[in-house]
Amino acid sequence: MGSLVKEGTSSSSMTEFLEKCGGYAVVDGGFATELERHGADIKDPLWSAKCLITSPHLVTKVHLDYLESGANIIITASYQATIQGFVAKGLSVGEAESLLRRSGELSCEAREIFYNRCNKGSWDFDHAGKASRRPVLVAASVGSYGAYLADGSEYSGVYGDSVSKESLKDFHRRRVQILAKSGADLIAFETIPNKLEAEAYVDLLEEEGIDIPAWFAFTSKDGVTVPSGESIIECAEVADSCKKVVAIGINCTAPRYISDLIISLRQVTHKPIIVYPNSGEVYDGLNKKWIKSEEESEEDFVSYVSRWREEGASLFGGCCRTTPNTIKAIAKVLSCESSVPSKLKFW
Ligand code: MET
Ligand SMILES: [Zn+2]
Repeated sequence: MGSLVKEGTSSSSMTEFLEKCGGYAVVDGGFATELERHGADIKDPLWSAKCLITSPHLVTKVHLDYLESGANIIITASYQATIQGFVAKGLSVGEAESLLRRSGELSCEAREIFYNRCNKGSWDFDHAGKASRRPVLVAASVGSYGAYLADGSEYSGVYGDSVSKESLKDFHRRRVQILAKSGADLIAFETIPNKLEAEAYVDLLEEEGIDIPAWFAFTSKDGVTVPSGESIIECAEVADSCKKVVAIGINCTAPRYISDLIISLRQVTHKPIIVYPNSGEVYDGLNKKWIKSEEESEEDFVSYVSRWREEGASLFGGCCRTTPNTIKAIAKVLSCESSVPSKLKFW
């Protein structure tokens, strides 16, 4: 059921998908942190991508858990999977490329398993009781250059003067080309911490003839700017300028900042808006630990969803430290809401 239009993509392909889903879509939740909850040791420069080598069965399990929880979009295990990172571990370039491909295949296989189970959860019922198979897309994750550095710089956005747009393009090029052919329906550029990296991605999408669409998800620590200090508005303008970008939004950001960010995004784009915040805990990159926030709990997170929808977002999920329970709760809030007319469903 991979069905986003290829070649000459415009945001209408995402709009059509959203229509099929009933006006909004549920994205999965934290992936790496969920692997960890199942016992995987990912304190490693490859982070979740380590499981592509050591425990692919766990990757499949987490995908299935999110599908069973109501997700319409599952994101691959490739966030920190890079050719450079695998080669640093002693793998050959060929092996690294196979692992990237494998991340897409594992997600597609999980979708097939989910459909073949033919259980109640894989069917949606409309108001007249008519059943249809739940639409599910696979999004191939591309984490930022800062994520590859594994020093927390995806949360600082500062790469230093030696990193240029061209060097970022060179860093991501082959990986993006491979992921685009891995069976995934679209590419998820995630946790983008600065404008330069967004510009590099736009160039790659346009110059390399990437034939699946993409979403751009930025991160923020204050509800106004991305970590580099550039405004979310100027970053979103970069994403909006690219035809192949079918949704723009925010991930791995504290829930309390999301409303303001949606309002800013709406000023510069009519494309669908995607939000998948983290649990509100803060990552200590040095000690590779999440620090609990006094201010936010899972209940708060879910209670925000209706507001985000009213403000104009139409794809909702979770990032680090959210779980299948969070996604179940999001799916429930949205399905209850869609049984009463809302003034704004999607753009
Ligand atoms: C640091 S953000 C990580 C995003 C990735 N999709 C994950 O959930 O693991
Ligand atoms: Zn995250």
